Amino acid sequence: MISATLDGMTHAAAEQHGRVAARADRLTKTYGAGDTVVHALRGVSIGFGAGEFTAIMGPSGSGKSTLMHCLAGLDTASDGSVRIGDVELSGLGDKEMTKLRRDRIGFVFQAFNLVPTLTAEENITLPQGIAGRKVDQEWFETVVDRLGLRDRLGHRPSELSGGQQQRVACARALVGRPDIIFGDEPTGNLDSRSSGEVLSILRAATDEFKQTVVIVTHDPRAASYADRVVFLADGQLVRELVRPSADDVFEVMKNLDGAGGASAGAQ
Ligand SMILES: Nc1ncnc2c1ncn2[C@@H]1O[C@H](COP(=O)(O)OP(=O)(O)OP(=O)(O)O)[C@@H](O)[C@H]1O
Repeated sequence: MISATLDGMTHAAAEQHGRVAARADRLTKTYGAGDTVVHALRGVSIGFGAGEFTAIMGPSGSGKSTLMHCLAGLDTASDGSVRIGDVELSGLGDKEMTKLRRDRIGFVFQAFNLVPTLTAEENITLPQGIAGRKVDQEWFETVVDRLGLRDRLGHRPSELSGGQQQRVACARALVGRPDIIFGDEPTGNLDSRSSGEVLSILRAATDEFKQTVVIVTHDPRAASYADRVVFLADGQLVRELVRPSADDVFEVMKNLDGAGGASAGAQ
């Protein structure tokens, strides 16, 4: 385990890659107002180095999903800023934001979000079709083989196991070659074998395909695949571990659980 600054990417990643794929500065997110106000994020500053795999952890309600959604342009900040590469998100209109998400960001969600009437292959290539882009066939073949989906391409989601559906969702995220892949509990619905497969693929996305991966997870074993694990509590970054074991992660989580989630009420 190596320690690192809370504010930036790991020193190793910075040296290796030297580029920041995404960055939040003094990011604040407040929901509601008055008696029902919730401070979901309270001034979070963090950078994600290009080619780095980061896991975001923390107790329920600590702000993990909110942070990921703001980083991915799926939610807007109340204050502070978010950049994807060198693009500041708050300066973008709806169309530009849609284009940026489409061109540079991939998503893998717990609920898979596959279209039930389409085959695995059609699901994988759907975003490219919507964007009016030609699928890079060679890259498609590489991704399909790497994910072990070759003999499942003609199946619909209902004909696939949960792990296979999640691999299809990963293929869909990889095939457009986004700079950065966000996963919101990407292994939340999977057994340990399928989880391992999906995490290995996300690991390969950074190691082999030089993409940046950021996941939210509750699972210390899943987090141990990451280069870096950052911990949120009460809307703030409180700890960071570099290349930790699952046991290291578990110890930190044990201490944070019970620390509470985002605080409700005026402050
Ligand atoms: N749309 C919303 N309106 C009001 N409050 C919200 C909204 N979305 C999230 N919150 C609140 O913001 C806080 C942070 O929520 P968030 O979903 O980011 O936490 P989390 O760490 O991802 O939790 P979990 O691990 O349970 O998924 C919580 O108190 C939540 O109730």
